[in-house]
Amino acid sequence: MEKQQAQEKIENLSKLLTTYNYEYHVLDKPSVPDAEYDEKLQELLRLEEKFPTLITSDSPTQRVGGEPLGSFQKVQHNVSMLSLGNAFNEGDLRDFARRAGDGTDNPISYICELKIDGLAVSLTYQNGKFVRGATRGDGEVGEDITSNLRTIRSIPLSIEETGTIEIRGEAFMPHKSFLALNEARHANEEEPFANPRNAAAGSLRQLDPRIAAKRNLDIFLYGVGEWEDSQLTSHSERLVTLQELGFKTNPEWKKCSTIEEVIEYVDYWTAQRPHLHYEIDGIVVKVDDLDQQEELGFTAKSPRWAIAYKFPAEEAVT
Ligand SMILES: NC(=O)c1cnc(N)c2cc(Br)sc12
Repeated sequence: MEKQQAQEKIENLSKLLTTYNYEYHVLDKPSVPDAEYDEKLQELLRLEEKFPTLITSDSPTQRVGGEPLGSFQKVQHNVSMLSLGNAFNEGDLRDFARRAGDGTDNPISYICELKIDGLAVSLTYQNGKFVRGATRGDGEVGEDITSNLRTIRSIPLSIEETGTIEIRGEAFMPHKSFLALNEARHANEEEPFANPRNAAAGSLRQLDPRIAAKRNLDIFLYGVGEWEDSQLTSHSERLVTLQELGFKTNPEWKKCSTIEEVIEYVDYWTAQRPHLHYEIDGIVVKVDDLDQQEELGFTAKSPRWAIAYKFPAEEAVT
């Protein structure tokens, strides 16, 4: 096969497999059986082996890197990865809404989202390519875990967006992956992980990406750090745009016009929490309008325009 023909075939296979991967891992709606995905992936691997100069960084074959790292590089976050103030009851939520209302003349809409119990991470894309992934760290400096994050199939290796976009989300281990991992650790007489958050954090802190690749991690994206020339004016628009770009966003978010509606959402998900296939440890409530967020600003530690309602600690099962 000529190199030109191989290039075309590789591009077509790469595009097809990227679509299949998106349908399976982001939409949870595969359009082809696993066997067809595997067959096309083997075909791409054979072509890339014959024409290695045609391999691109966003090829579906490039998810699991080569050698383990010696250590993780430090990463400076250009926009701090914030931590949220906590609310523990309805009164705290009402106090939050009152303070926010005192800080702006316009009516406030809130966005409620499930607070995923995982590891906060930052993803950077330059001219559409996934170039760096980092942990939150202390909010200012995190660790470069790009090679481990590349193994999370729901993270796109390329997107249709020019310039630099840095977005935030929570990497997590679904219940099914957590149970399977602890069963395997038990069989190997290894210490089980105490909970999915520790398992996710432990997996992403592995220096060998081949280990992270086996942990069946997932991610929900929910925020923006840097986004050159973004014209978006609300958090809800950002969530919709992240989804349109091919990112996995949590579908349970809701726009609320009053704190009563926020409290209803909290009550609903307090009851529904056991039916989710991933851990949540609360509800995040944000002011939707970005100008109002800027007007409200920050306290020394956290934004005045967001709060994390924390579920009461679960009774230890005796
Ligand atoms: N949707 C969200 O904003 C969200 C979800 N899950 C989380 N663990 C966190 C943490 C911060 Br800080 S924000 C946030």
